[in-house]
Amino acid sequence: MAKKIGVTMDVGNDGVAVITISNPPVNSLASPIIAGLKEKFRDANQRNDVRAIVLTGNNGRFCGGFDINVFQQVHKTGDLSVMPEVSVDLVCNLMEDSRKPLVAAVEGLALGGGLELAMACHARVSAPKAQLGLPELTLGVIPGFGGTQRLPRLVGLAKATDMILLSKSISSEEGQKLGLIDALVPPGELLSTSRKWALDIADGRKPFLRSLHRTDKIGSLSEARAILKNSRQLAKKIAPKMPQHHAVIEVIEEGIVHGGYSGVLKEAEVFRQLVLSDTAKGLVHVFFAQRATSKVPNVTDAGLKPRPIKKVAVIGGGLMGSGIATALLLSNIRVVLKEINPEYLMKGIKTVEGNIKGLVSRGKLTQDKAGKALSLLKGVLDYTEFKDVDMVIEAVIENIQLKQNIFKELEKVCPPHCILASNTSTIDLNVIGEKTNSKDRIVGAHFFSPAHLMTLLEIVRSENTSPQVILDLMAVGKAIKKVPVVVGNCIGFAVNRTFFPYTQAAHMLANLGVDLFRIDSVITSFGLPLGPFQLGDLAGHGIGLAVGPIYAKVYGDRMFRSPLTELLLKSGRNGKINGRGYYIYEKGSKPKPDPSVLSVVEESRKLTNIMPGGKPISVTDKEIVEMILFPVVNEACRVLDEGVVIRASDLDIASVLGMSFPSYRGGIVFWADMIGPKYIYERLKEMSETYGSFFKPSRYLEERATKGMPLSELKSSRSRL
Ligand SMILES: CCCCCCCCCCC/C=C/C(=O)SCCNC(=O)CCNC(=O)[C@H](O)C(C)(C)COP(=O)(O)OP(=O)(O)OC[C@H]1O[C@@H](n2cnc3c(N)ncnc32)[C@H](O)[C@@H]1OP(=O)(O)O
Repeated sequence: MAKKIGVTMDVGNDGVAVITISNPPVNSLASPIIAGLKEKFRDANQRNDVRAIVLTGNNGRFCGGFDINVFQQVHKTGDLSVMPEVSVDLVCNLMEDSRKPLVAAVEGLALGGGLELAMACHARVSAPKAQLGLPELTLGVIPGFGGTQRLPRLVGLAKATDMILLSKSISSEEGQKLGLIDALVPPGELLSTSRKWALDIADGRKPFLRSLHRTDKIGSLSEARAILKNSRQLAKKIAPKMPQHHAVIEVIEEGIVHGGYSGVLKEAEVFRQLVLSDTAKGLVHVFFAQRATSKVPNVTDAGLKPRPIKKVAVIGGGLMGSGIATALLLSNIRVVLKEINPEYLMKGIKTVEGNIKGLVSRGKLTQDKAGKALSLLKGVLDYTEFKDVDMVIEAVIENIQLKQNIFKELEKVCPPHCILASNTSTIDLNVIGEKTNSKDRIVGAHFFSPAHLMTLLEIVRSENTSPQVILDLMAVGKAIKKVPVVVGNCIGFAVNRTFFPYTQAAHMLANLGVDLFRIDSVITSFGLPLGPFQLGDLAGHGIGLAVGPIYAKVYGDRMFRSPLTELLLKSGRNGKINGRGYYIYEKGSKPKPDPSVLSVVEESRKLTNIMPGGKPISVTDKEIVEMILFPVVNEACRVLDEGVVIRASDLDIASVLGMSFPSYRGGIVFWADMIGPKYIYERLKEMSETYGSFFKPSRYLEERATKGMPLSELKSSRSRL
């Protein structure tokens, strides 16, 4: 059925015109909607039978903001003319300065441009639990319909800057307390109360308030400047590299110093600059890329329905198992946690309790909810409880034989509908399920550590995994607030495979004589939260040593064999776990570079002996970024070529959520396409000539570079999905 898009106006006998936005699913402000709003407001203002106006949205949602597809269109074409000049024409002239009172009837959500329209009305009536916010900064832009000026005037400067900088939405209940919402009524009374409110304003029984002209919540200039100083510090702390966070404060300040109208004009000017920034391009790409992950051909379009998953067994109470159990419990799913002895079991349960208590102490969970979550956990030492579980997630150490034995056993003790998932990060699913007759229900559920906090869930399907099982796991993933990305089966799957050259390249650079702490610092300046050496410390070097041979077996031709990890372990450094790695870890203080590790690096350099003429190479920071991240792009190309992901943007999301690749760079493939495949190819070719085959450009990269095609444009016939 075609979507019904448009703006309607119904004028009642009471003289109230109800203007309704219809653009499913979120009533976003697409160009025809903006044109429709202009037309209807003009019409309502001119008609003699209209005394007052109510603005609302169809299907229980007021408005999800400006149509983000338009930003993407601007990014593709560079053509700003598709952006409407609305902040003055529609929002000030036709709406706020209208002689007829306007009331917003808000339900469901009013976000971005949606909330901005509501704030340009003369009052706002809302149903309970509506979501209100200005999340534009998450898209690399700032509010552009006057929101930077009106929100501070309605809720106060400190609260408004907080909401805008953190893109934090509030409920209509909180909105009422703050003065953003004038009345909170049950959904059934929303329209009638809004109509009455509008007529009350028209008849002078209620005040005719224009938000932009209000000054009562702004305070004195010196008070405002003090608040903005704090906001600048906050922006520097949370988003040092984001231009929009700093620009929005300047725009707010303009309105405080020179008045709201001047602020609106500056807002439009700054918006125009920001919408074309690389940051906006990256973040808008991530917005759509994330949503695209929910569309899996032959799974989500196959007419299947997810089956209910009420009870899950987690095997292994280590860091991963207890994190996975925590994530499930927090979403009210019953969990059976199995360990092999009482000591390990107790440790697992304690870790789950610690995870949950941590959330309470950070104010992220109420005591009540924590108690409820923990009541759903049962620790066990045998398989008796497995008889009625809907899913098992195995999270034991990366040992092929152990996993094979567990899956063989699971087949016997679990009901036939039960999904058999493994949290392996490296081992081939076909090998894990080799000794079973249940290959259609074996699937990878690869969580990232800490599993209760990291949002990525890689769902790994083998050629035998059934679409129903994939769909069920996607639904569980969403229920536990993860972003599921379905990927194909190969060593390392999408994320770990793409990023295995990250550490390798860092080791090569260190062995070539580059200071390892400088490498970490250059990479964090690029935008990753941890450089490769600190990341290694966090994961634990024992793990690095264990998975190395698994990768070497299949990708050995493009690996750099560094003795560094082994030497590190020999010197008693396992990373954060034992307080010493490349850095020193002390409770309560930030990791400190450990100068004594340099002797270990020296030993490694002697063994590899790759420094040209025995002297350290000299590289710029830009070269460090390229030598570390271009090999990652190169492996991403192979992942795309082999069809390990459905679409290139899935790998972008996986890199952002699984490896914390900076979202404002759009993900690994998007970033590479921004630089250009040709440049990356040529640089890798030069590097491989100087430093060897580790850098050799892949066939896919070479082809794209030669043909002038973006990496994201897939035309693979080799899909594993
Ligand atoms: C020349 C220059 C002149 C300068 C003048 C400036 C003029 C322009 C100024 C513009 C200023 C305003 C900017 C904005 O409003 S930006 C948008 C702000 N809004 C948001 O960021 C909200 C984004 N959406 C969400 O957070 C969620 O989608 C939402 C909470 C709304 C719903 O979540 P839910 O989980 O229910 O659903 P999904 O997220 O899966 O979304 C469902 C589908 O809807 C699509 N969607 C959602 N929001 C938008 C949107 N704002 N625009 C377009 N499409 C949207 C989403 O992509 C999903 O689509 P698919 O089903 O196809 O995947």
